[in-house]
Amino acid sequence: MTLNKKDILQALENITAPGEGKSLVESNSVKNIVVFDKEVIVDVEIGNPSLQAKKRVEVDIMKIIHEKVHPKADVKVNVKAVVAEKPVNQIKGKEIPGIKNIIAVASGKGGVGKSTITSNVAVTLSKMGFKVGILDADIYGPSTHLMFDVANEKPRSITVNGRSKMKPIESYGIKILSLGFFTQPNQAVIWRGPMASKALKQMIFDADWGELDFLMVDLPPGTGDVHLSIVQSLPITGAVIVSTPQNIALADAKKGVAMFQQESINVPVLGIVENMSYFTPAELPNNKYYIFGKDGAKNLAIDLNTKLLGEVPLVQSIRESGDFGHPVAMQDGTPLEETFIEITKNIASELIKRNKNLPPTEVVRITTMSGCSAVKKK
Ligand SMILES: Nc1ncnc2c1ncn2[C@@H]1O[C@H](COP(=O)(O)OP(=O)(O)OP(=O)(O)O)[C@@H](O)[C@H]1O
Repeated sequence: MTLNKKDILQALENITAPGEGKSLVESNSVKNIVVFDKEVIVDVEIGNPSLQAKKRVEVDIMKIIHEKVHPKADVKVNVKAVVAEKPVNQIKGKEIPGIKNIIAVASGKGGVGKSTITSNVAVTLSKMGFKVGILDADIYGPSTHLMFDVANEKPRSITVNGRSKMKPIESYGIKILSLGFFTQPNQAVIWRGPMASKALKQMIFDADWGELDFLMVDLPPGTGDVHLSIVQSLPITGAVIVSTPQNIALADAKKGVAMFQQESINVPVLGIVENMSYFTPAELPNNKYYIFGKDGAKNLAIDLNTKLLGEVPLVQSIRESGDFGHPVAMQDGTPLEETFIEITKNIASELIKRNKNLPPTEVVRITTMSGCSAVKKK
C-alpha cells in the first residue's frame, strides 16, 4: 500500500470545518499530515470547542480517507480546538494630554451626596499637594460651581498655541468646569443627550486644564444612555460609587457598579463610599445613630468584590459648608478632615493596584501619595 500526503490533502478538501463554511484545507485547519506505511496521522485545529464538533471532524476525516485514498489506511486524527479570543468592543475616549488620572464619581440614585464627596475628595487631594480639577458633568443638576462659591463666574476663552481654549475657573486651587457655568441660576435647562455630549466634549478636550494629577468627574446620577455615552467618551482611570445605606440606594449603586463593569466600558471600580452612614449630633460627637440602616455599603462591597472606601456621617456642617461654597474637608483638625483623608488614601491605594500595568514612573508617582498625610498648601 502506498499512501501519499498529496492524496490525503486532496481528500480533506471535501470536509468542511465546523461552523466555518470552508473546507478544512481552505480554512488552514490541517496543521500536519504524517504518512508512514499504511499509517496516517492528521493534526487539525478547529474553532469549535464542542465535543460533537471534534468527534464529527475525526469521523469525517477517517471516512474520507478510507473512501478516497485507501480503505485499509490506519488513520489517527488529533483534533485540537483553538478558540479565538473574543474581541471586546471597548469604546474608550482618547487620552487627554497632561491629565494623569481621571476618576469618575457616580451614583445610581440622585441626591446621595455624589457632588459632596467629589468636592471633598478633590479638596483633600489638593491639600495633599496634588494638582486637581473637577469636571461637573451632572446634566440634571450641576452643583460644583455652588459648592466652590463660583456660581457667578464664567469661563473665559484663551488662545493656547493658536487654538482657542476654555479656561477653567479656579477656586481654592482647584480647576473647575461645570455645565452650571453655562446656564442662568433660575433657568431650568434640560441638557439633552447630544447637546450634553457636545458641551462635555468641549469642556474636556477644548479646555486648558494644564497639568493635572487628578481630574474628578462628577457624573449625573443614574445608569441610562446618557451616562453610557459620557463614560465611553472619557479615558477614565477608575470609578468611585457613592451610596447611602438604604436598600433602595444600594440597589441603584449595584447598577452603577455593573455599568462600569460592562464589557464595552470596562472601567475599574475603585470602591464604594457610603454617605450619610450615621447621624452624629454636633453636641454629642461620639453618638452614632444608624438611621438609614447599618453596614449596607460594606455588605454590598463584599458582594460585588469591591472595596468600601469609607463612611461619611450625616452632619449639619457638611450641608452648611456645601451651601456656603466652602467644602468641609478644607477645615483642618476636624474628624471630618480625617474621614476624607482616609477615603482619599483608600481611593489612591486602589488606583495603585489598578495602575500596576502602567509604566513604572506612573505607578511610583501615585505610590508617593498613598503613604502621605495631608500636606498643608501654602
Ligand atoms: N453627609 C452629609 N451630611 C449632611 N448633608 C449632606 C451630606 N452629604 C450630602 N449632604 C447634603 O445633601 C444635599 C445633596 O448632596 P449632593 O448635591 O452632594 O448630592 P448629589 O448626589 O450630588 O445630588 P444630585 O443627584 O442632585 O447630583 C446637599 O445639600 C448636601 O450638602
